Amino acid sequence: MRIIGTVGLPGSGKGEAAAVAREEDIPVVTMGDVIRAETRRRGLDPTENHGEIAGKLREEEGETAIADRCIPMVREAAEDQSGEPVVLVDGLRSMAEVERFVDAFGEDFLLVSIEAPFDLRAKRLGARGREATDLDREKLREREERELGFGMGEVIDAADLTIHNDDSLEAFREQVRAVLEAGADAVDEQHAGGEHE
Ligand SMILES: Nc1ncnc2c1ncn2[C@@H]1O[C@H](COP(=O)(O)OP(=O)(O)OP(=O)(O)O)[C@@H](O)[C@H]1O
Repeated sequence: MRIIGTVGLPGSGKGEAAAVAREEDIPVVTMGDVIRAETRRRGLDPTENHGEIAGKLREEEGETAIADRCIPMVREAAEDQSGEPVVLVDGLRSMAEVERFVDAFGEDFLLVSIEAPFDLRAKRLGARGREATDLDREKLREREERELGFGMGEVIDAADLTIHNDDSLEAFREQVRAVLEAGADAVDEQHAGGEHE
C-alpha cells in the first residue's frame, strides 16, 4: 500500500497533482472537502466560512480533527483496490496531521512537498482565476501566512521528497505520475527533486 500525502503553498500544484491521480484511477481524498462538507452541515457557505470552520473543528475536536475524518476514507479507498493500492491525500497542513497519518500507515505513508516560487504561483493562480483571491497578490500573501500559521512550513521541511513545479505543466504532471507509480524510488530515476535549494 502507498499513501501519498501532498503539501504545498497556494497555487503550488496540489490540485493538478490530484487531477493526475484521478486520470490514473487513483482515488483522491481531499482534506479541504472534509471541511467543506462540515461547513455545509453547519448551514454555512463553504466559499466564505471554510477557514473559520477549519479552525473551529481543530478547537472542538483537537488538531487532528480533519485527519481523523480522512483516515477511514483513505482506508476504504485502499481496500476497494485490487493489486497494490495507492491513495493520494490532498492538502496536509500541520505536523499533528502528518503524525496522525504516520501512526495510521507507518512506512506506507509518503509525504510529498510541491514547491514553486511566489511569483510563479501568483501568475498561475491569476490565470486559473477560480476564486477572487486568485487574482489578488495581497490576498494570496494573507492566505499563505494563514497556512504557515497552521504549521505548514514545518510540514514542507519534513517532506520525504520534493517536486519542484517550476517548469512546464507537462513536466510537472510527468513527475507526479512517476511518484504515484514508484513512490520515493521515482526520485532517483526521474530527478523529481528531494533537495532543497
Ligand atoms: N507547471 C505548471 N505550468 C503551468 N501551469 C501550472 C503548472 N502547475 C500548475 N499550474 C496551474 O496553476 C494553477 C494552480 O495550480 P493548482 O490549482 O494545482 O494549485 P493548488 O496547489 O491546488 O492551489 P490551491 O491550494 O490554491 O488550490 C492551476 O490552474 C494549474 O493548472
